[in-house]
Amino acid sequence: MEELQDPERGGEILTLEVKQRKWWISVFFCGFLIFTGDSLVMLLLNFYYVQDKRSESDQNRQYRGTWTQALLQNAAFPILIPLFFLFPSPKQKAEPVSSDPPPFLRVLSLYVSLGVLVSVHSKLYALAKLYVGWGILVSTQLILTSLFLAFINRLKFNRWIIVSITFTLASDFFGSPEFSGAPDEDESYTYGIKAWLILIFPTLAFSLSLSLMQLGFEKVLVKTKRYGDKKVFRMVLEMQIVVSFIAALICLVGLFASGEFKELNGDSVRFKKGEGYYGLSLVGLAISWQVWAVGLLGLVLLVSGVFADVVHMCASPVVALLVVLAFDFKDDEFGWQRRGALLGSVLALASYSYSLYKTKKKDVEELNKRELNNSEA
Ligand SMILES: Nc1nc2[nH]cnc2c(=O)[nH]1
Repeated sequence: MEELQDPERGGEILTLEVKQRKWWISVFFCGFLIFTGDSLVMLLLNFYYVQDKRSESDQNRQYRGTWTQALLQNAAFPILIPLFFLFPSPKQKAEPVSSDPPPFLRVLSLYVSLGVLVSVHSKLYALAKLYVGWGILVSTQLILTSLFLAFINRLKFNRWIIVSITFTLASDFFGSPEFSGAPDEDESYTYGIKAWLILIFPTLAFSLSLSLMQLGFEKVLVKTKRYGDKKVFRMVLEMQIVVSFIAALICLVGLFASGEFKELNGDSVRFKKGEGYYGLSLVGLAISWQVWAVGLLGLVLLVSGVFADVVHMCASPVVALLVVLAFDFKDDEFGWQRRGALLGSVLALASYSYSLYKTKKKDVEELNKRELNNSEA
């Protein structure tokens, strides 16, 4: 009641509440981008591998094409450039803090390290997905992300976040979608030491990149004060454009150095629906990856790398359902395990959201208390 008697105090609380409402809308929007990107990528990948007649090829060829996939994951960054200029840029603070090394070098080394990490996880992700063990190992990615965020970013975990992580792990394990690119099983390929390294490295690189992105937003980009001293959405677009550019360059070098570029012509000719659809599926994949990445980076900026990974992994049962509806794969159905996984995803997201709700509510209560103390003093 009291805040109504003091218009200035009521105004501050109102401003905080409006800010928080905008924040929730942004979080929902980024989550939606991740779900959309994850779904489109998996639908188009399945389409690509079915049309590519992989299962009719010899085993060696079934494991090829991964530089192309890695390049696609990063190549469509130019579509974000107009958006970058559309987003408002808050005023630069007059005098950037003097730091050693200079801000430009720090930003550059951040983007180069992220570009390298992203190219590594894109290439190895494309390869690891072809191995039988990936379905088992991908869940551990969230554990690694949590460890990196806890030790490097000092993220605090409460019981709701831990419950959310547990549900996410179960949901991803039981709800993963069918992937038509998986080659015919060959134990020498799938269970050797090389296979395990191929499975472990992309999860390590992906988790580490989430941690480094969060660190980059908080400790590098905000501190350069190019966008005032706040976290703004323009940072997401800037980071995504520059990091994707560097990662795409590395993947392009990989594509040529490995000789894989020579296979592109054969791939397009072999495509069952013809070269037009081949081109369209590649363009669609490249754009879908950018949609996914903007959502992911957005959640890293707004909440944390762990939340971004939780949302990404919670999309699995939804993607599995869409794949069941869109394709007629043998033995692929939305049975009780996947229904349970879908429920697990809902509970995981609800649990993390409740933790965020409590934090935001505490911020309002603290402001209320502070203002009350000030007015009594
Ligand atoms: N390692 C890894 N790379 C990815 N690229 C896109 N999604 C993923 C993922 O879940 N793990």
